[in-house]
Amino acid sequence: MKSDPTTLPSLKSWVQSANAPDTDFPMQNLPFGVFQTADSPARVGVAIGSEILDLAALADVGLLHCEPGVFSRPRLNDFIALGRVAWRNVREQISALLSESNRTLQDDGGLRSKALISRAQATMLLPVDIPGYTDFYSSKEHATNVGMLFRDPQNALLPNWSEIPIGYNGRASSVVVSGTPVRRPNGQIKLPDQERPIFGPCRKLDLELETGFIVGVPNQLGDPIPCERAEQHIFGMVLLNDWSARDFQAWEYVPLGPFNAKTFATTISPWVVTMDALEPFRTAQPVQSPEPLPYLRHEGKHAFDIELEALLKPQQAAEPTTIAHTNFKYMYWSMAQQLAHHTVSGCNTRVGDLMGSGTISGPTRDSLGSLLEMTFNGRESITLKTGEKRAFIEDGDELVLRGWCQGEGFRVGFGTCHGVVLPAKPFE
Ligand SMILES: O=C(O)/C=C/C(=O)CC(=O)CC(=O)O
Ligand SMILES: [Ca+2]
Ligand SMILES: [Mg+2]
Repeated sequence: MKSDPTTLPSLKSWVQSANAPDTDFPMQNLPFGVFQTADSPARVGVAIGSEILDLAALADVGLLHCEPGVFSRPRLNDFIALGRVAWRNVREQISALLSESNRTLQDDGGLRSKALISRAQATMLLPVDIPGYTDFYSSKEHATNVGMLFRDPQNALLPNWSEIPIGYNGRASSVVVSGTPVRRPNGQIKLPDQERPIFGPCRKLDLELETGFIVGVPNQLGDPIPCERAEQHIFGMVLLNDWSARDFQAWEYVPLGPFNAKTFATTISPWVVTMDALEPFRTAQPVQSPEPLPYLRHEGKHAFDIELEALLKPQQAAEPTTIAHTNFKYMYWSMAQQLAHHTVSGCNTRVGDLMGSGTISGPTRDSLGSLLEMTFNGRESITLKTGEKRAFIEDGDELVLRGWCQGEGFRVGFGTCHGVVLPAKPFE
């Protein structure tokens, strides 16, 4: 019998924390990441409940079969490059080893203590070497809101928006893993009452609540990826915060788009959730009108039902405040359409390329993916649980993104994507 990769044999694990209904990392998930501990170098692991399964340790003792060495590297790229058959095969082997009925690891205390590491003891690293980073702009609600604030409220959505999955080439070098502090950038700010710009620390620092996908199967230069097959090129998804300096952005973006407003940091979550884990949460995307050009058409359902939250925690606060709750399924353009459009010119992609969804805003006041939208570009403020008010992010604030697909009695979660903002560097 050929096994279906999305319905794995047993969904109960002998790792008890994986069976809790509110864990992000049950048997249905099995996301890949790169971690290190105080006494071992960086290597590949899979999150299971409150633990990490060390794939390098399992491969070393012959319990996990794959290309030699791929799990002992400080990045997922070499494993990802093996392709979809290998991803699924490894996922099935891991699922079998963790399954309640499998005694191999469960009954071998020595091996278990080597191969199962508490997540609390591990430091997560950037999961992939990212050769290129592209950021899209695929939420109609977000694009309409930004159009109103930056341009013309009467013609908020530009005419090209409903024809093209708009994007720009971002900066891969400054993509950092969750937990990395983010320094407030210095740059040019054009104040309305002055003729020339001033230079100094950003005064309108913002978050962008996004997801990102990782390219798993690359295409060659000159060889576009057809929309119908584009999902097969995706390894998995992460949470992504595209930190944005709104004051720099408003001044610099005409005519070539954002530059320093977006280059100083982009934070991603450490666990890459595979497309096989997300498969049960596939759903329809919004109706597209006008009908996209033929190269952007695909049959069936291409959105995913992923609940998303953004939280803000001031430095001294005991608890964070949830500032947004939205869903990936609101996105107008699918990941497949983004990838088809990106490569239709013949542009090649590489293993590990990161593609940001664009800020994910929903239809309501509490589902906006940026402070720019929540506060009408700083004209209003939001009130936090502590009573403090925010128009934009202040030094010491921690921003946290969360995401999960809700199943019956379990969730396929992304963990968190967080970062604390540090004061700007004094500039000589
Ligand atoms: O409308 C604009 O001028 C720019 C909007 C953005 O902030 C660009 C961006 O990062 C795209 C997105 O996250 O949706
Ligand atoms: Ca963005
Ligand atoms: Mg960015």
